[in-house]
Amino acid sequence: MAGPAFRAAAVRVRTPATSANLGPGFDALGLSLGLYDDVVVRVAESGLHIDIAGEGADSLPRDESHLLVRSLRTTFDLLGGQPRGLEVVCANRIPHGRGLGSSAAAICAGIVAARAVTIGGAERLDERAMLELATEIEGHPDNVAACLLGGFTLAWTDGGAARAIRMDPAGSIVPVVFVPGRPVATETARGLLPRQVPHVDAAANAGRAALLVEALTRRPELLLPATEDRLHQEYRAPAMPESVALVNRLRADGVPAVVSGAGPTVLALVEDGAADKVARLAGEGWAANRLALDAGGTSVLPLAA
Ligand SMILES: Nc1ncnc2c1ncn2[C@@H]1O[C@H](COP(=O)(O)OP(=O)(O)O)[C@@H](O)[C@H]1O
Ligand SMILES: N[C@@H](CCOP(=O)(O)O)C(=O)O
Repeated sequence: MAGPAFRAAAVRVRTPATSANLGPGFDALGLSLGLYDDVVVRVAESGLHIDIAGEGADSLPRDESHLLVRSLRTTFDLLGGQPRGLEVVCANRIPHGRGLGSSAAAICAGIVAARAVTIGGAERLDERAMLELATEIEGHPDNVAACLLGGFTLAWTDGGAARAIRMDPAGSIVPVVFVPGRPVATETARGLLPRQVPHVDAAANAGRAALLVEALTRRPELLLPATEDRLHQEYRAPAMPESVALVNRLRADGVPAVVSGAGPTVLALVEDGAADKVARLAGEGWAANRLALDAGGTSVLPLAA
């Protein structure tokens, strides 16, 4: 049987950073942020050419082991076959190993780009299938759900298959991130988690995660209690003591702060107007970056945009 046909034109994909967990929603909740990687993918006559600017330009591989290329390859296989050659041009802005979903962004960009350059790709791989595939590659569904769908997402796994719903966060919420210079690999941070947790802690997180859905969408005044976590942040403190100390310090001052994803970035969810105050409270040594909320998730854009 003949393989799929491919578009001759290049495809440009924009993919957002994401913050997973948001305190109590371990491996479930995700928020899409207005900080983006861009990739242009073009089917070529032969070979694989990768060009990288920005984050990872000095360290990422330029071969088949590149995460975005692995994601492209897996998706092409699923769509019926590989193109003869590929050109991939990456403009990376999401920092790596900081808990802002750079790996999810690379994976989602690869899936969406492969689907877009394959003629008939969109009919053969729907949104649900993309989420399942992205989760399979990433290992957990929270970042990839927010990265694909944008907004505020709640992901779960049903009989082994990832599912997610998307909600709109309240427009008054401003994400402020404090990004440490040193990375911590998600794999390392996951390795610090215990296999079992006290029932009382699991019960506390269930209540707070439910409250967080209401707080983040409609009642931001509840964000402080709604972002309390007992299941992962303190266990990860040995790998990121300064970040967990900052979270605890900001929370003691009434700021809803959490470890972003697997860390070490700290995320504060403040109401418009309080962003400057949070930057001051964090104090010396911490640079505050105010981000926008992202609504659109991973998107195919016109080439010139
Ligand atoms: N744009 C990218 N292109 C290729 N690989 C990437 C890209 N972004 C992230 N990665 C890979 O993912 C790793 C970071 O993943 P991870 O430890 O899960 O941290 P993060 O919290 O940033 O997702 C990087 O070290 C790199 O191997
Ligand atoms: N739920 C995951 C989230 C990892 O997010 P990342 O941005 O650090 O990759 C976890 O907490 O391990």
